[in-house]
Amino acid sequence: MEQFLKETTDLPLQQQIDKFNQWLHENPDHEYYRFIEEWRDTKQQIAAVNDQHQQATLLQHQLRYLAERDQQHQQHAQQFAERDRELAERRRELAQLHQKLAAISLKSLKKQYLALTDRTISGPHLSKSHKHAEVRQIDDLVDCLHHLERNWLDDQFWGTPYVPHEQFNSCHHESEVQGSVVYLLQTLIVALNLSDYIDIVQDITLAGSECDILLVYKPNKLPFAVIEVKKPCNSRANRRNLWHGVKQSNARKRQNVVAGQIFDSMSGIQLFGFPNLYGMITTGNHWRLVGTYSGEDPGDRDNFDEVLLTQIKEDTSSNETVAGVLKEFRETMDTGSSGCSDEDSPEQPSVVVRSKAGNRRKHEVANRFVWASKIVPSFEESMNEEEVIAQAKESGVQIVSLIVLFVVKGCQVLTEFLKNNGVSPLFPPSITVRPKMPCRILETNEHKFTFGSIIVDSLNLNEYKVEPLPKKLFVIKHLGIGNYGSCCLAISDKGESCCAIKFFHSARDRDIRAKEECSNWNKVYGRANVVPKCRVFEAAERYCLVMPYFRPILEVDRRKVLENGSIKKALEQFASSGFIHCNIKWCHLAFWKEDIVLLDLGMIEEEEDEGVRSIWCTQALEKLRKKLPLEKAEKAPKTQGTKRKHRDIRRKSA
Ligand SMILES: Nc1ncnc2c1ncn2[C@@H]1O[C@H](COP(=O)(O)OP(=O)(O)OP(=O)(O)O)[C@@H](O)[C@H]1O
Repeated sequence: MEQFLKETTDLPLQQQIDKFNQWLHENPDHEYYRFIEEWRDTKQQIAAVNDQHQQATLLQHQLRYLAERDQQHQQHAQQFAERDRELAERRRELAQLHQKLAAISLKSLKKQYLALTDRTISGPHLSKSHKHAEVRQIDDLVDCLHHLERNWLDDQFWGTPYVPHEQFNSCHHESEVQGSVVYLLQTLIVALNLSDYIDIVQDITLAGSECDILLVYKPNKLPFAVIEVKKPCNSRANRRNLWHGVKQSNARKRQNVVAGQIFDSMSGIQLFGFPNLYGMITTGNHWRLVGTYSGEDPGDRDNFDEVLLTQIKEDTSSNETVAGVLKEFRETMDTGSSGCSDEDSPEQPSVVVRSKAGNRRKHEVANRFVWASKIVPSFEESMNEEEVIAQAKESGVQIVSLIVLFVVKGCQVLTEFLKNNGVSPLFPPSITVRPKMPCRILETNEHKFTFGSIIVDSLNLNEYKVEPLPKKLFVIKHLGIGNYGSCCLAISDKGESCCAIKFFHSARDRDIRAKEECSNWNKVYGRANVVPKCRVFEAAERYCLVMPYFRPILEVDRRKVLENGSIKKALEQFASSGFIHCNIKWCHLAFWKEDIVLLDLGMIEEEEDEGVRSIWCTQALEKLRKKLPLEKAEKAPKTQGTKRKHRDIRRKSA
């Protein structure tokens, strides 16, 4: 346009007009197009003016105006070009940053998994203190990993920071493998957003079995899944011995002591009351998911394989199902059993103590069996070291998926366990006392919690001796979970005295809650000596509440105790202390010896007015009456589900 102006300024007006029209005609797509309307207006104005001089001035004016706009546009265009350059530069930087982040996130494992190289001539240590366990491989199990990866492991998951340490890639000792396994496991727990609920503990002896890695429920350190770590093998023979068992000269079958070892670890954890458990065996390069089989009858195992496979396939079939499992887990952990309404809050089992001392041998010999997935990455004995390592390097996605499956299934086991208060329909509602019980050892002023085993002859559930407070308490069973805490059964050395320990969920105010509830107990029951004194116990960075073990009232007995006046007596006894209980429900009533007492004194209120306390008694009775199980005649026709539920209840109460 500048050029055009220069060329046309000195021409006669009509020529200037013609030239400009021609220029417009030749440049139909030019950005001035939108000024053409303006130009038309100007033309009309020019036409309307008779004086040729004025016409020329108007035209010049308009052309100059357009030239200025043109200049402005050119400047803008330059600025835009500059910005484009800057943006391209930023994009380049961003891409580089993404690349760097990918290199220090789980994404790096997609490209290359950090395979471990055994730098020594020694093979893995196969413990002689464990006996053989049979392994039953469920072939199709690893197929589920594709679903898991496709449906669940999204970009956010893979973006979790993970710096593959070169130091982890050599391994002179089993502990180095363990370091790398724990590191990966920790990252995956963070990636799954579970670090608030799960802790990893290492090298713990449970019921005489040394557990390399345990997943434990954070608030009360209840173990719920286990990993057995072995050094990678540096020869074919070693690999065969590790995964398939050692062949002794005089034996017909190979003796799989590694399977035996994880079986023993899982059996140890099971004694806390789990019906079934998941575990893993790994060398860091090879991984295998394993689990226990709760059936007694080997004939049922085929059926069991099918059921397990279908269940795992269902659980991993879609994003929603996996998300559902973890959501339920988080909710159970966050709010205790608050997901359950009062009606379906899990029934507490009566605790029957059984000693298996007599048939211990039978248990050890007959049922030493684990089911197992295929080894990941796929494992062929014929492979040499280089091939094994090369294959491991390419299997990051598969390995990560298998560990995720292990964690997710572990969470599911724990959710079920806590929701059922540790009572499985498959197991009788009892504590099985074995000569050697796994336990968590609570010690005054301990800095680190420990597991151990304890020799128990029998349990005296009504014996409660906490004056003076024992230095050590041995937690042997989970009793129940609520909104604020989870309760466990603990025993003194040898089990001659028992107590219930409430571990409060919230790290923020657990000390205050423990002290407050303890003081409530002593205020309500202390004066009349109804219940022995409760105490606060300080162990491993936290306070917990120590109280007598109260025997739960079974659902089948509830009507009886309501009608024979025992509940009324308990409520009146409570009210006579000058307090009322603000959270009345059946699971908050239990036996202390022959009397019924109210438990969970986290929410009580002082009430001076006797009349108000008496109204509270009446209302509490009414509330409990409404929650009584329906009598036979009142029952609605049963669905399949309720039939099963009632059968379970009958079995529990039998
Ligand atoms: N002293 C005890 N003896 C035996 N079992 C107990 C004892 N205290 C608590 N329990 C069991 O543990 C469960 C959880 O304890 P508790 O009700 O005190 O927790 P909470 O978090 O305060 O519960 P809520 O959500 O009902 O307020 C109880 O429902 C009961 O089954």
